[in-house]
Amino acid sequence: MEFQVISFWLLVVGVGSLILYLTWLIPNLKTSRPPGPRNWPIVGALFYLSKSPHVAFANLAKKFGPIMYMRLGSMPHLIISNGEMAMEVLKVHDAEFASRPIVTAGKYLGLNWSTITFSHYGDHWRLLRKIAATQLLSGARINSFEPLRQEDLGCMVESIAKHNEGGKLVNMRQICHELTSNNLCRMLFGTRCETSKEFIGTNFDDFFKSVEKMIQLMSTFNLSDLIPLLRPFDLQGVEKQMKSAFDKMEHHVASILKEYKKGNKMVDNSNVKDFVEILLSLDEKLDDTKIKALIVDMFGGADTIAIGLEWALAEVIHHPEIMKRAQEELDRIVGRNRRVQESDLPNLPYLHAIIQETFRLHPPGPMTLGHVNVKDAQILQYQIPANTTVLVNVWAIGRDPKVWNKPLEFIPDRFFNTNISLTGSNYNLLPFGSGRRRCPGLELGQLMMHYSLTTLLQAFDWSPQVGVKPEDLNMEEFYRGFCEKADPLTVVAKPRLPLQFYKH
Ligand code: HEM
Repeated sequence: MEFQVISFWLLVVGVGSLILYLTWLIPNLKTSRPPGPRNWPIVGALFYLSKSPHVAFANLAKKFGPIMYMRLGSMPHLIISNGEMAMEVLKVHDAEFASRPIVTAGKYLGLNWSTITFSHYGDHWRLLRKIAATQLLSGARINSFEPLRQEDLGCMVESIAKHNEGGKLVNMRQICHELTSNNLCRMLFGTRCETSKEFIGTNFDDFFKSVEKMIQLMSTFNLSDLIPLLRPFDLQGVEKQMKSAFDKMEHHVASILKEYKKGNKMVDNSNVKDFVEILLSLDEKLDDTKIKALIVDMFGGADTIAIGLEWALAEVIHHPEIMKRAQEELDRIVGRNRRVQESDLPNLPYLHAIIQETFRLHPPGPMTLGHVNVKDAQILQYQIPANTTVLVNVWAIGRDPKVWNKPLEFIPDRFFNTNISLTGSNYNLLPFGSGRRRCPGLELGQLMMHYSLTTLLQAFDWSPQVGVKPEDLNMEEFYRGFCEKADPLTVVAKPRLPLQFYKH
């Protein structure tokens, strides 16, 4: 009898323990962290990163899968490497992950976290995004700048033709940067960078260099942001460089605003209203901080477009058969007796496919900017603690062999006559991101790339410098915040239109 009682209680304790264990285990299994590499004390998984973090993350994802959790320094990170998981973060959990991490760049390039790019998800961000979308980057506004784009492209064609007359190679990296900087400068301040000095005594070259430097620094993995204990030491000197670039940039923006307020608009022949005029004339009065923040946000796009354009042209030169087909399309639709115009672009689908394929293989920003959740979140079965920085590896997603046939080859035909778009609705192609934090300059960026490449291919036959075969053109990339072509595209351009098209 006594034995039976003891057995009964042993059974109760045993079953009870099992139930307790299972009730603890199952939720913990269900809500565990995503897989990832080993996190070492203090440095976390920093050891696994290389000079090209997007490549290192893509390699780690082969082992740990498309959603990885790791600490970089002491900061929790979630790395997303396929379209399905990108949809989870950027669509299903978009609002939860719509904030930005607090990083040193936010203080400087983000003007104390007041630009759209760096501000936290909230009313300030909403207001600036709304102004950008409705006042600065709306379809109607972008169209109003068409004559300026046409003129700038005319100047570019003339300058390339002059190189050719002198038998010189053309440095297309420099030309692309000049084109996009001048163009954005005109939209913002109504004048090309190089002609503006005499109007306001500000040196735009210097201004652009400081913005470019800031953007480059912004994408550096800054140890002080990842291991806050190191912040006072600024071991890489990132903060020092940011501060110096910020001081220059702030000085220029402040002097431009001062002149505008005195009524000294930077005179241009056009009567198109520029961004600063628009911002100063809004019913909803904006303080100087907001105006400066929007100016900086709008400038940020110049670099990305120039990098994308250089890649697109490099790929076309690397594949002469693609150049031939694009030029045949142009000759058929536009002919050689007039210059291509923006209204022609919808009738040039092969050229559009080249742009899409360029963005798939060479997204200028290989990863989205960091997204952060302010509260704990759950993605599928995984528990993600508050303040985790999410990076979506756009570069790896565009090369996913499960989605893209021959992913490393440049094949515009995969987009020809399809309705795949770059707007962020297809999670396997995200060069502009997706969801609330998607790039607001998407339409302008695409348009400038499409129009510029089309103009370049209509006006010139392109080839590598003498002695280099097209197939031997160096197509390696180099990461410096953006994914650039490793060496500047230096090439030969031979005019293919009647002479009058090269005089602007
Ligand atoms: C080829 C051209 C461009 C590419 C590839 C590009 C790409 C991107 C990407 C990947 C993001 C981050 C999205 C995210 O964090 O999820 C972004 C954000 C942003 N882009 Fe662009 N961009 C381009 C052109 C432009 C232009 C022309 C402008 C402005 C005139 C611009 C303004 C911005 C701003 C303000 C943000 C921050 C959005 C926010 O945080 O809410 N971009 N861009």
